[in-house]
Amino acid sequence: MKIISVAQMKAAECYAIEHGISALRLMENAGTAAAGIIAEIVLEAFAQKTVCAVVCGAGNNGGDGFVVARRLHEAGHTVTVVLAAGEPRTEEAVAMFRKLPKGVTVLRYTEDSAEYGRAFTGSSMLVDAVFGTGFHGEVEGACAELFDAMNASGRPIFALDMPSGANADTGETAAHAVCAAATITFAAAKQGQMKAPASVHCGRLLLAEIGIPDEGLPRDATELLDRALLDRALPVRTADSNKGSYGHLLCLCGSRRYPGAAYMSGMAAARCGAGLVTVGVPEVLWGVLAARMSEVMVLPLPQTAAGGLSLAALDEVLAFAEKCSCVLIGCGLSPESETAALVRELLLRLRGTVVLDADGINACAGHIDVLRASRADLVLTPHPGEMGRLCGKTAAEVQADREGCAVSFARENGVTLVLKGAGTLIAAADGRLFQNNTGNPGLAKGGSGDILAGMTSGLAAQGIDPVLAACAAVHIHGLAADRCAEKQSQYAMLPTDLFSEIPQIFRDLSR
Ligand SMILES: NC(=O)C1=CN([C@@H]2O[C@H](COP(=O)(O)OP(=O)(O)OC[C@H]3O[C@@H](n4cnc5c(N)ncnc54)[C@H](O)[C@@H]3O)[C@@H](O)[C@H]2O)[C@H](O)CC1
Ligand SMILES: [K+]
Repeated sequence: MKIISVAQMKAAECYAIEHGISALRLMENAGTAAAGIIAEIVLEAFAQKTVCAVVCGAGNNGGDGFVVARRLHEAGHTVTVVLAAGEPRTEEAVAMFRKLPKGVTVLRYTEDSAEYGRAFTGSSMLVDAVFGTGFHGEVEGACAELFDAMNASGRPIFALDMPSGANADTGETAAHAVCAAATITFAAAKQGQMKAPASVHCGRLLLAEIGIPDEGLPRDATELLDRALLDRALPVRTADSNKGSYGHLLCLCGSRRYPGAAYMSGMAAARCGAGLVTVGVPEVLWGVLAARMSEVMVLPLPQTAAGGLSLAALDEVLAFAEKCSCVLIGCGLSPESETAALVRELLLRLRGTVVLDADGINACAGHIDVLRASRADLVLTPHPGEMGRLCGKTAAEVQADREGCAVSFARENGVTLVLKGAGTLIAAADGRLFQNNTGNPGLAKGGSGDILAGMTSGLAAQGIDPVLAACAAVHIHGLAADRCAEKQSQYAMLPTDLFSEIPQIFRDLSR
């Protein structure tokens, strides 16, 4: 799904209306789609009809809420509407309010909080339809009290379009802002939903199409990684396929100081379906890794005195790479100048897809000409510090303009650039920009990057377009991390714990 601003959303609404889809129809579509999503989740969770309270504002978000209330009532649920900000004000909201069935109870906010408090605690779930994209500033008075009661009710809250009290452009949240279990956003994700704290208040972000034509949305908008993109990226494994159908990845990773990087990147690639994976490592690591990995093959290579890959490995690597569909360079390589020289020489000589991570990226700092001269299809996966070293900025400067740094670097150097961090960005050389909203601070540990690089390479080795391979890897990496955080906490989870979550994610994708 695309990520757009409030102004772009308004323009899209105008486009739809100019093309014969009325604002009332858009509201009907929004409320009906949202009710369908809620009913599906609720039935799965409660396996029965439920009681729900729909808290409505006076604007069009409230109008959506009236449609949701009607649709849930028609589906057999017991529905109460709470008017949080007095009578509906907009033409569409008034129209939808008048269409509320008699069976829907309407509570007008009064000083008597006991009445609507009972509506909340007597419900299985709540719908937040007070403020959407029209919110700005602070939450005061009745809304502050209502939102506090909603948040304190312990009931799951489904927010329509935005959690009320969160700014749809900036991602700022006012005090008392609603904390939703899920946010059903209309037509496209909103920029504010990608930024903390609003991204946290949103909970799970779900998209509801409301009938706005694609051409009504900005063509060059950033795309949010989602299930639909994974379905696009991941090939179905046909019955007559064999391991040769899924490529051969060579991982040039690891050094005496960092043997685990070779293990983590190699195993991550294998877990993502690559047909064959070989880790090319300094020969000192051969025994350690051969003992630790069965599926992943180990190619011992000439090493430096310090236990890193030596320039003497160049010809052997080039020969081996001839039969590979992707080469990953960098995880745990160590910053030795001889190893860095080997990396640059390989970038000038290799063809096909090459994923560059960690010390592979650092080897290019001050040698951007090598990236530009390379005839490989390059995917770089820097964290902000490595990105800063690449483009002569501090990590703080990179963080201050993540999109600008990623898009300009990818375009100027003709590479795919994965800028890691909260809301990882994937910038393609042709200007496309993707953003991820899975993952959590539990990933802030050594090894997480090795696994992401291995996943990216493992998917690219299967012939998946490198941009889509990077998008899929980033999204799945984050989904696995979210499962680990749920089970083991962000403190205790380890990067290698992701290996036990990745299979379930692929199973859910029924690949
Ligand atoms: N754009 C579309 O294609 C569609 C949008 N729909 C829904 O409409 C809302 C946006 O509706 P809008 O009337 O512009 O504003 P809200 O309903 O979000 O807010 C209501 C009202 O609240 C006032 N307000 C703003 N800030 C505050 C504050 N801090 N305190 C008190 N009151 C505040 C302001 O006057 C707003 O007008 C969008 O999110 C969708 O849910 C359509 O229904 C579907 C198509
Ligand atoms: K809302």
